[in-house]
Amino acid sequence: MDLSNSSPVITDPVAISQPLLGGLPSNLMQFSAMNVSVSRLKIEEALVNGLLDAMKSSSPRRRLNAAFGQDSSSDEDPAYSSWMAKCPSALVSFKQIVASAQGKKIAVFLDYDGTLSPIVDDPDKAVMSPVMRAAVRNVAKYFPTAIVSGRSRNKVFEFVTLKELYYAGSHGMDIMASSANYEHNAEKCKQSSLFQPAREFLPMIDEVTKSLLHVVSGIEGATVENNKFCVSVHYRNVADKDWELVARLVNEVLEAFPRLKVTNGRMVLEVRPVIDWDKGKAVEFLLQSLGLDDTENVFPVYIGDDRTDEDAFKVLRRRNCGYGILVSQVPKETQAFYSLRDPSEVMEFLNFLIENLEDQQEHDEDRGLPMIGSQCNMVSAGIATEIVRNFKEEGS
Ligand SMILES: O=P(O)(O)OC[C@H]1O[C@H](O[C@H]2O[C@H](CO)[C@@H](O)[C@H](O)[C@H]2O)[C@H](O)[C@@H](O)[C@@H]1O
Repeated sequence: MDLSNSSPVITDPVAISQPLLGGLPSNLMQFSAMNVSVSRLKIEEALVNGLLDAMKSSSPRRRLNAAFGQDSSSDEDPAYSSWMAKCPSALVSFKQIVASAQGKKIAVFLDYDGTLSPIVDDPDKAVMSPVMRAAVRNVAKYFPTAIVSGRSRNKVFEFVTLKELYYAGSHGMDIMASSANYEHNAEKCKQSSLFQPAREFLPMIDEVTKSLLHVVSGIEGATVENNKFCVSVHYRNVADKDWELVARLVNEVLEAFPRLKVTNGRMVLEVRPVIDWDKGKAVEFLLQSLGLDDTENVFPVYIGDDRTDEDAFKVLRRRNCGYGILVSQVPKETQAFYSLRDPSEVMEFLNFLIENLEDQQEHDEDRGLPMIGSQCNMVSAGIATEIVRNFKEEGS
């Protein structure tokens, strides 16, 4: 039986075949239908197990990486070395990256958590350091730069506080051009710069947030974060023994919301609308909207640390244009071409870009190529007609 389409929960088909670890907890009973049939229970159990398995596998511990062996972040470790051969350091390979970008306009896309700020226990304290902010600000002087985050757009802007960037919040479901561009080019930018493909889901997201807050309130360490068009259920601070309960409760709540699905990030379950839109689509949308979809002359670089960033890496691979860079200290299956270990290496990479490529970008400006930051290129969602048309057709 194909379970992948029978629930809002996206599960790993291999994990679904694993046996259930325990019985239904009493606090779930209010969400369970009466007289549930045995087969339905089995499906639910399988889904919970699939979700639990995804939670474990998406949250590798630094010193225990089941897929690649122990302590896989050491250069001497054969598993780590073999991964580095497939996904080399973007710092070590900087010259090759520069060579590939030669003569092209670079566009920079940055994830936030785990990329620009280190992962911390409290999501509200994931601040960006002043030196990182300075690096991003400098990058944005020369290259069109966008933040693509799972956070709400407002929240990520509060952390980054740079007006000259483009922001795509809620995993790309909330895209806005920079206010700086707006102020400087009021005449050119009369049309709306906001693109929110999941707008109709706002009431549903508020409703599911309330339900999730209610059910996890009894689990120590579990928190719920409303990211406007999606919701995060954090289990980083939950004891391992309670992870299954978190999976069960989220799964149970989503039974009432067939138009929502759950994916997993770094110790977080992300509840979001079942629409064909993700960070990859957001990157394509931004490239097209900004007049940067010329694959011959534009070189996008996307840096991110999470599973949700894989959608963007895939897009760049498919377009055979630019590179995805995965931020990770452990080997991971990825569509990225290069890797960086942590946010401090991300900052080093951004500073390298500025030091080595600013001259080239100035040269590009002389040749009349678009320089975002000095000119408003994102005029409206209508510009990215192809992507939006496709989205509407798939979503309708
Ligand atoms: O796309 P991103 O910008 O990477 O956002 C993804 C999620 O990031 C945040 O959670 C993660 O970082 C927290 C702070 O370091 C950490 O405590 C948590 O365990 C991580 O999953 C954010 O809080 C989520 O809402 C985002 O969806």
